Amino acid sequence: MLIKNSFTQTVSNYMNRHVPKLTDQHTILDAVKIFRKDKIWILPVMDEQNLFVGALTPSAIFKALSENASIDEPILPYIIKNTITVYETDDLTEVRSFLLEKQVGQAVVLSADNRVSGVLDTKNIIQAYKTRSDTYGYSLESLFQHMQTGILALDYKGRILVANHAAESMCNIKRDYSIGHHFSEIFPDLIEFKSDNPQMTDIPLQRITIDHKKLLVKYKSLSRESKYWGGIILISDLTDYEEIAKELEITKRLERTLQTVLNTTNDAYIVIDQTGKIDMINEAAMDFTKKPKQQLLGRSVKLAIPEIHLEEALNDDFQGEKLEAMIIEKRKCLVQKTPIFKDHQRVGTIAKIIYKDLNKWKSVIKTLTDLEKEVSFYRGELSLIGGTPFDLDDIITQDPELKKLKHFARQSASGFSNVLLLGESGTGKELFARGIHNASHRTGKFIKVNCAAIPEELWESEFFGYADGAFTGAKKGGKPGKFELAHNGTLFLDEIGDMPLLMQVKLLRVLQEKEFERVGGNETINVNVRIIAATNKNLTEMVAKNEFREDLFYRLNVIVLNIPPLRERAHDIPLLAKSITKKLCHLMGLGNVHLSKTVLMALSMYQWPGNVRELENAVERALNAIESDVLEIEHLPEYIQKQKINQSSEPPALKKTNVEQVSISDFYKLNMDNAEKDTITFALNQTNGNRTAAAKLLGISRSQFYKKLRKLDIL
Ligand SMILES: Nc1ncnc2c1ncn2[C@@H]1O[C@H](COP(=O)(O)OP(=O)(O)OP(=O)(O)O)[C@@H](O)[C@H]1O
Repeated sequence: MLIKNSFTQTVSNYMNRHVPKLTDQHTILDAVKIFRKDKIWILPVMDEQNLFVGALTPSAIFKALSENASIDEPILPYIIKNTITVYETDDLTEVRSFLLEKQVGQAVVLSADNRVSGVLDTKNIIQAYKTRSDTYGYSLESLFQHMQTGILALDYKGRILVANHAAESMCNIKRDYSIGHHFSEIFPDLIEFKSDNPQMTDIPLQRITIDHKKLLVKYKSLSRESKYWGGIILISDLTDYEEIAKELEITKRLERTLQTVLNTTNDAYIVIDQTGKIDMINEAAMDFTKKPKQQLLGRSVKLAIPEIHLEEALNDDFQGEKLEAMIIEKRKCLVQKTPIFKDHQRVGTIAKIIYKDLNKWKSVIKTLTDLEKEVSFYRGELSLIGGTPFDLDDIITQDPELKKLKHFARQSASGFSNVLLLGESGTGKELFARGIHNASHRTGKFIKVNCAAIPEELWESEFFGYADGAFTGAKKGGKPGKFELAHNGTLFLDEIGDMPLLMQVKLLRVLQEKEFERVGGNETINVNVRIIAATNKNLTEMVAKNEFREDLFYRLNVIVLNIPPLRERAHDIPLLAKSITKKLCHLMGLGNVHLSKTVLMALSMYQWPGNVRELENAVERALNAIESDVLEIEHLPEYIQKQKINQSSEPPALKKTNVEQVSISDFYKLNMDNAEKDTITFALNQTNGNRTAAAKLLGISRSQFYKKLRKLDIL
């Protein structure tokens, strides 16, 4: 259809337009001259307005001359009036049929207004057909050459007439070599072609191998008007398909194995794709949701199991790997969501739902919590024995806010007022407490009590001590409590927000009366103790909810130091990191270890939910991994190396501009090139070497990024 339409031609494309103007006043001699000169076998005769009058043919002239007409006579009497005419716009194929039908070889061509446009003869039609057949031929040839199926055309003796590119490449043959050769030279396994006998019948699909290529070959015999003249061989290359099939088979096998493994576990597993549709589930998941496979697989998890909120884990800011307690389908469970990545893109999420034997888990978690409490308690006890005195100067900072707090703490240290230290865990509350005590010049000891770590039954005896024989197993002579031990010194009540209400009442009484009795004793003991309390809880909120006594709160809330979290003073991070490294290296006997600029940058970027304590732990872990005297980014815990950085916001360390010695600005000011290099290396590390993503992370164009790589020689 396409080919046919593309060959639709009109008479105007092929007619002869160079026809001399002949009127009825021209002589027979004029006409003869034109016939001789222009080799035209029909001459249109027209009037003054070029309107068609009739035509003159050589046979009309012969007829006139044979009737003794003079050659100087006008042609008028010999003009043929009923000449065959066609129009310029007529379809050439139809005109050809029309001329055949009329048994004439030429016609006068007229325009729509019956003026003479030219003549059309058999030569013109042949030319048109030749052009058409050339175009057909060219189209078929390129179609043939560009087909993916290999094709070899054979003559009736099985000799190759023509081969397309696909056949040449599949059979590894050269055109010059193959043409004229017998097909069996290329396909010796195709027995049918071995003889010189014509292969009159088709050969169905056969698999053969040539040069490790797996081919599918089929022979189609060709004949016209029941005369056999050859055939074509059609070849398909199966090598790639077989590879794909093999991979598919492996994938299927892996999927079966994975499914079997998943089905053997007690926990429910649900896997979703990036659109939130459930991709895979195990039997436990069906058991847990009480839904059959059909209601889960392929369905949106949001609709199938709405309570799990698994689709939220597809968001970029999802950190993952947290165990959450949930109630799904009215059943208590623990859910762990883990994102699945492919080429640094989130492509899905796995949810592991623990819902069987939850009591076992509960007891494990309780044991862990108890152990933690115990460790914390004994740590507190240890600090009593060998605690080093802390000076407020040991608090490292260049943050104006924290500097002010240090100054204020020093000023209030010598007073008697109680101090309340507020701040997230690990921000340095204890450091402040010890520093205040040290600066207070109080003669007594610094005694720490971790209120969250005291077992309930020990509260009273811990605080007030016990008298001789107070209870079975009591130490002979009794034991002093923390209040007695802190006499003339400082009692640091850490985690005060965890103190039970009953104990709060008792504490308040001592704070008011400054006296108490030991448990089981009746002697009144007077003490001079300064209380420093600390908490990471919101005491105001607790008071409002009656979880903390208001009167005690106001007693403690005299001097309040609100210590900012580390992420709000990120410019302290490099300073702290260097100091911690120095301290730990000394303890670990490591000599001098330097932190690379990339490490300082990564540490500065991190949010530090566990504050300085978390920083200490991260540096300690990293120092255990180093082999030289430089701590590099790969030594840092993975979650810091691969932290999720909000591309739109600047790094936390850059947020405050009013500090004189900002660490990140150190990088830039001290050595622009080095800082740039480190930043780029860091970005590349973040993106696992993906340069486009790294450029995006840095907020610069790809071309700028590549320019910098070249400039800084990072290739
Ligand atoms: N500004 C600082 N300079 C040096 N070391 C610090 C600083 N802040 C905290 N640290 C160190 O961080 C660790 C945690 O500090 P600290 O125990 O005082 O925090 P905290 O707020 O009392 O924590 P929690 O509330 O969990 O008891 C300690 O080892 C401490 O020495």
